[in-house]
Amino acid sequence: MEKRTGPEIEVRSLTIGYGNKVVLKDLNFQVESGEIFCILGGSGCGKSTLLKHIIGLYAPQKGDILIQGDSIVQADERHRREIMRRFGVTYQGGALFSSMSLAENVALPLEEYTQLSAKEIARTVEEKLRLVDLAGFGNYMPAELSGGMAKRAGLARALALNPKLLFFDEPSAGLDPITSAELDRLLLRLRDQFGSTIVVVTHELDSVFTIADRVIMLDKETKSIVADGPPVLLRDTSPNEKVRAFLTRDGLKSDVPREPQITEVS
Ligand SMILES: Nc1ncnc2c1ncn2[C@@H]1O[C@H](COP(=O)(O)OP(=O)(O)OP(=O)(O)O)[C@@H](O)[C@H]1O
Repeated sequence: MEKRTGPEIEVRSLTIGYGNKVVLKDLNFQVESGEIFCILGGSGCGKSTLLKHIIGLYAPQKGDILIQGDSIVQADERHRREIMRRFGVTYQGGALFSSMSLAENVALPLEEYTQLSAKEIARTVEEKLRLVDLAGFGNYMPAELSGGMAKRAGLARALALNPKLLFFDEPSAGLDPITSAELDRLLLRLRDQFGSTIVVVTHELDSVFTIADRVIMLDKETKSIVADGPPVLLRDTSPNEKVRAFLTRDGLKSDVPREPQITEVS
């Protein structure tokens, strides 16, 4: 494949919302290849809304989003699907199909999008399950998994087509600190071993300071990005008091509700 330079994601003058309601306006940022990029901000500021637009689920009110140089906004339906196939998405709770085994869940994108034989699919499924430390669990049903295992299984499915770009919605939500730290290590391994670019929406500051190369912080009041940079640098030197407060425990207590425990898999 020809080598491409330039950012993995480029967001240009982006305004998004629902109907006439504007949630975020005139956003501009880039995600560089091989970085872990976290989207932060208080409850209801639009983190999930932004993620859903970047992955092509919603059309923006204004502006453009380029994925590996191609506009997912301007693309016709066929091209949009082709762009969507280049990345993996892991949702809260893993979002596994409950009537299918883990192996069947991970095999799904391979059956849908590739011409691989059943044997090759089985081999790939095994490889992906091993990658997320779930070797030997292929025959388990989602209901038999813990929250952390379900998220790792969701990640295995997102990795099935070997995407260079991964999106992760709230990886740590509902996980105990040890399980959450294991997931962080897994994301770092994906970045370091495979050069994956990973975009994470998260509330968990511990995780942010462990994994993020760069963050943006969204603000509900101004509907804009109030910080863009490495998290430690922003915490220590941002001229915006709100940003510094958010990136310390004080900000967390007042602004962000704790997520409820997720134990079931949908
Ligand atoms: N489908 C929808 N239709 C209309 N408004 C919506 C919809 N989804 C979200 N919103 C609104 O958009 C705003 C941003 O919501 P969003 O879920 O993106 O925020 P968030 O930062 O991800 O929040 P949280 O951290 O609580 O998950 C909120 O005011 C929310 O009520």
